[in-house]
Amino acid sequence: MSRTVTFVTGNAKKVEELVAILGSNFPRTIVPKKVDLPELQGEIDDICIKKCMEAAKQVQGPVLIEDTCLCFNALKGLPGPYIKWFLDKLGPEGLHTLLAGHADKSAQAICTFAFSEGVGKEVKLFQGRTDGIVVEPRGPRDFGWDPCFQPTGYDFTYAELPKEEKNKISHRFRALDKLRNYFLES
Ligand SMILES: O=c1nc[nH]c2c1ncn2[C@H]1C[C@H](O)[C@@H](COP(=O)(O)OP(=O)(O)OP(=O)(O)O)O1
Ligand SMILES: [Mg+2]
Repeated sequence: MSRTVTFVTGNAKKVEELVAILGSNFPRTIVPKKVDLPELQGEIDDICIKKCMEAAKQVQGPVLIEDTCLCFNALKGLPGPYIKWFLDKLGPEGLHTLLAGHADKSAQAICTFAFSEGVGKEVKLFQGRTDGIVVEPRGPRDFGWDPCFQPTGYDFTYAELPKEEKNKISHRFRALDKLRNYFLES
């Protein structure tokens, strides 16, 4: 079994956070590989399983992928896995405006990692969720919808929080914590 796991993603910010969160406390060496995998449609778990199988095909070895959703409760979970296109077209302001007609601003950030030892091998999922509200954007613009997501219990948006604070409570941290426990136990 290869000790190396390739983290396939087109998003350098995801790599930055994974490295900051896992540190050296992980039994396998994770090597990032920049590939833009297809943006699939459907339910989160199915998207992640298919995305992981596609990554395994490209890498021909152990792979890790993740897919991140931002789900607005007033919109029955949308944009969900389609958040990338909504963010690209509307920006963080537009995401906030989407909820203008709704009193309920609550949202859930969901990160799902998928791991497989390779083509034809089982795909394992590790999901983390963080609740919050969608607000008028505040803070630096260097990562996606961070400026308009304010986690529950905080007066700061993800973007305003120091990175190490975000990385203690984020959807990505919670998913990676499960992934790490799985690898440390198996
Ligand atoms: O913690 C986050 N804070 C703010 N924004 C975030 C976060 N995590 C992902 N994002 C953005 C990136 C993309 O606009 C969308 C997810 O789409 P998603 O397909 O998972 O990401 P991606 O296409 O950039 O990278 P990948 O190549 O791994 O699929 O939300
Ligand atoms: Mg993507």
